[in-house]
Amino acid sequence: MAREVPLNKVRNIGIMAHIDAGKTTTTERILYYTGRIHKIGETHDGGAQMDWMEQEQERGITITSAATTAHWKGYRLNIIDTPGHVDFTVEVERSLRVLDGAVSLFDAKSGVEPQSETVWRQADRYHVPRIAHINKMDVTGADFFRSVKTIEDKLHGNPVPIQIPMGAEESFIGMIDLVTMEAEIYKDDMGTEIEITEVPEEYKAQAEEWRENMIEKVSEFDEDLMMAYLEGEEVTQEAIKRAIRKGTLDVAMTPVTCGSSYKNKGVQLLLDAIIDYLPSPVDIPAIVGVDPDTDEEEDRHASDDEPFSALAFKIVTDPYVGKLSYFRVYSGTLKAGSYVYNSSKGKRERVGRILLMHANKREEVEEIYAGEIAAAVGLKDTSTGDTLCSEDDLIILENMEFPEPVISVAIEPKTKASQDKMSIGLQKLAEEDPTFRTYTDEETGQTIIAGMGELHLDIIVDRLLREFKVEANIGNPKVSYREGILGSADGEGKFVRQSGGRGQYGHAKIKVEPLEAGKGFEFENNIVGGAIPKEFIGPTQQGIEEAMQNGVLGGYEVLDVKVSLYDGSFHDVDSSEMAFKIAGSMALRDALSKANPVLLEPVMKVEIVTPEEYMGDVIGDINSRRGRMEGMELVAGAQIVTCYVPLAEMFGYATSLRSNTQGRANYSMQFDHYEQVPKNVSEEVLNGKNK
Ligand SMILES: Nc1nc2c(ncn2[C@@H]2O[C@H](COP(=O)(O)OP(=O)(O)OP(=O)(O)O)[C@@H](O)[C@H]2O)c(=O)[nH]1
Repeated sequence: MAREVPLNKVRNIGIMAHIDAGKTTTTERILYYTGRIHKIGETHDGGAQMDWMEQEQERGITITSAATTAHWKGYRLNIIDTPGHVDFTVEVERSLRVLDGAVSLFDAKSGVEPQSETVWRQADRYHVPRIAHINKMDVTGADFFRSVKTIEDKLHGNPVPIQIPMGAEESFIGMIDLVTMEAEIYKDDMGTEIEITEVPEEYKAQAEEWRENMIEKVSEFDEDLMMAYLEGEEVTQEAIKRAIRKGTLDVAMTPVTCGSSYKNKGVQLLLDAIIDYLPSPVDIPAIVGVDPDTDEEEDRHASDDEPFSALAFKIVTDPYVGKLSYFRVYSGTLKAGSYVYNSSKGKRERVGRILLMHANKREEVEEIYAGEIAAAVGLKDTSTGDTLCSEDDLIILENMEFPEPVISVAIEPKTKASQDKMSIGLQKLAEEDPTFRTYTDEETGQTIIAGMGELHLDIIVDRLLREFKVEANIGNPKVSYREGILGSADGEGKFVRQSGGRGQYGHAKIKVEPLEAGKGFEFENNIVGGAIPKEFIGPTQQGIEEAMQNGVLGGYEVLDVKVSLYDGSFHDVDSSEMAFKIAGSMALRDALSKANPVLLEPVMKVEIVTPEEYMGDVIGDINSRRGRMEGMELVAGAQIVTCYVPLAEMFGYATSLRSNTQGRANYSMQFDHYEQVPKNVSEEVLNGKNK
């Protein structure tokens, strides 16, 4: 079977937006106009197609990055849904990894809001070409030009309007395409009928001015256009489009469009802009990886003729087909029913069926090609972030990084009988979501779930009920503490049992040293002259690593420590792997307790937006929560306060902020780093735990 759509006519795009900018509505309209769904469902009555998980509909927020395939004018669009809530930044990051371009949605009333900056900056970091779409042109207070200005001022972007609106608020009737100089006028409020006309007289001067602005700005990206413009010659539409495309792909400018998705206005022109200006897989740089056999760097280009390589970016448990693995093909092709190699896990896997997920149906395909996004059924061992490749030509693509969970809570099923069902459900959810963990607390025997924030865990508990039919109670959320050391120290572990028969003998001496924050764990074997025989080094290291999970202060995982094994002894008959494992873990505990161990806590980066008059109270509150100010910025009459606050002090913050500011401020937070807990607080935490 040959490929249906040429590679240069594929667009893998995401729609990125701050909550409530209209992402769901816009996505839905796109699916409607691309002919894949036939009835327009409104998000506010819960009928939207992309929000297919029930609790998303109830909460009205979009969490999953399900990919949906649609077609427009002979092009294939794969739309990767990206969430707007900060608790899910990892979801945003993982979708940014696999998409080639994005539509950034803004609310015409407010333009750039503090929280939309996070998403924009992430896209900058990944060098993602974007179109900015100013939505909600019909709402009271909508102002296109002010919104464009906020992209310039707050995001330091280079927005270039390629359309201007006609009217605003309730008199918003359509837009003028500055490239073609045609007006799209909607004849009725709900945009069912369009008329394409010349630019109406009253907009002529304004349209000319903005067309001039556009040509001046984009001529920088195309020499011929620049010449024609400077010489005062006629500039062609093709030349303008070519220049906009070049500037957009270089991430040197952002074309700006507008509309009202809710009123069905501007969506078709947005779709045109997506195919005209956003990249196809061949426009993006080759993806880099390493050959696991040689450790040498290799790259793969978007071509059906290169060896197969793909990245699994989302695992979903589907009630009908079981485990679905969404993947992006970077190079080569893959047939349903064939084998692939999961190079991240070192396992061979059989791909059962390959599905293209449309908004309202699944299409089974025999083969999938370079540059495409699809879902596979049948991959057993593949998890999020894994590379899939040809068995004959191995590669591991740059892996995604996932933050450690910072908050945990004990969970128990309402009925004892559902304990097993709960465990299975949690296990499946953890497989889908690399930032979610579940484990058993060794001291209390309780099941613990850990994640990125309270909302994240709430959603897990909801899904447990809906998808696995397990009702569960949860305790109070707890901070995930860690332990570290401030100094270096030596430690010794000797495990000897010699009383009749065959005994046990293991003996290890180690040194521990603190590592820079974020470095994790390093192990060095410095044994010379066989003080510990080779075959017992591995078990000793294993014992040390296991003991790292269980610090000496409160049993928390130990971070950022380097361990060197330098001496020990053995017994010809009695030494065993088991004995060395125990000796290793005894040595680690001994060394840690002498190395000035400290408790570490997660510290969040918090951004608060408040009217100026409440600044004093807001800052006072942050100070009382052991917060540290980073900066303040006055933007459009509001203060944006950036600070670092320990997560432990952030419980109940929403309520406190509301009462301090009469509900006029809002905030967002994100995990930033682990930091040493002050002595007095540390004692409280440890006493609390040991009670
Ligand atoms: N007046 C008007 N309302 C709109 C427009 N687009 C979306 N809305 C409304 O704004 C609200 C939020 O829209 P959604 O599409 O759910 O926004 P979202 O960005 O997906 O929101 P989250 O999923 O919560 O991040 C809904 O009530 C929509 O009906 C628009 O162009 N004009």
